[in-house]
Amino acid sequence: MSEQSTATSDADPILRIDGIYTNIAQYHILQGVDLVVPRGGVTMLLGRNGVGKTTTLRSVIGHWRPHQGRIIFDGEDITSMATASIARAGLGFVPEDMGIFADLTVEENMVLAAISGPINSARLDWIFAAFPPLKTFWKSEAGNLSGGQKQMLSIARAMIEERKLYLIDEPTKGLAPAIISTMARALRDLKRQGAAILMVEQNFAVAKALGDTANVMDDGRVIWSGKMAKLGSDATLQERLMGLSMEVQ
Ligand SMILES: Nc1ncnc2c1ncn2[C@@H]1O[C@H](COP(=O)(O)OP(=O)(O)OP(=O)(O)O)[C@@H](O)[C@H]1O
Repeated sequence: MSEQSTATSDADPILRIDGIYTNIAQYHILQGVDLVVPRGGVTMLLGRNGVGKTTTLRSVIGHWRPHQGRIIFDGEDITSMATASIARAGLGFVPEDMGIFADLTVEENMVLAAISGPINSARLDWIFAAFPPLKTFWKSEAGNLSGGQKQMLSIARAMIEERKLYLIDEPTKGLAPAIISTMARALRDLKRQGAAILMVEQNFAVAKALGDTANVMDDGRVIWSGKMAKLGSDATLQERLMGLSMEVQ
């Protein structure tokens, strides 16, 4: 049952997902996902493992095709658009598997990510300030970076050009607390610049610290939308919506 609050109602959202159904092989993974991402701020996509969060992001970016429903990005219907065109329309994506090129240097990874032209040096300076190891290892092969440094590169690739919306899938997964703090600082910085972010996050402390609005999925659909602060402060609601797998802190 849906418990829509007014927190996510937005007359002109950057992203609106209307009732999408996505199958993977014979499996009905998304079963009517409705989701609104306001312009600016961090929208969290939460829920137990396997409920369809990654599939939702991958449906938006065109990796999976919904067979029903619509995805409207910045006023344009992108439901059937090619992934490259969606990216050019202003959507950055940080996949769960990071999507970096291990055989290429950090520099080459960044150059390839800048799809509209040469890298903007002021933006690169900002990225180096947020993620200093990327400057240190600029000429090194990405495959030789540590797990945390690879995640920094993955996020930096999405941030290298200004996007209207960033989709970020579990950026803190498997990272040490110090690296998680670095990630959180960089994402907070991005948010302060006015970016809109839709983020899947299993670390509830990070979700609480960064999220403005929250959407909780279960069984292929969004079952609750509202203020992250409300969800973060209501342990009974967390338990009911997400059980114990969120490692509620
Ligand atoms: N390529 C695939 N082939 C078959 N089934 C898949 C594939 N990708 C995802 N699934 C299934 O779809 C369901 C939803 O997966 P999805 O990754 O979207 O969930 P999630 O909410 O992001 O969970 P997690 O936190 O574990 O990544 C799961 O049951 C998963 O096993």
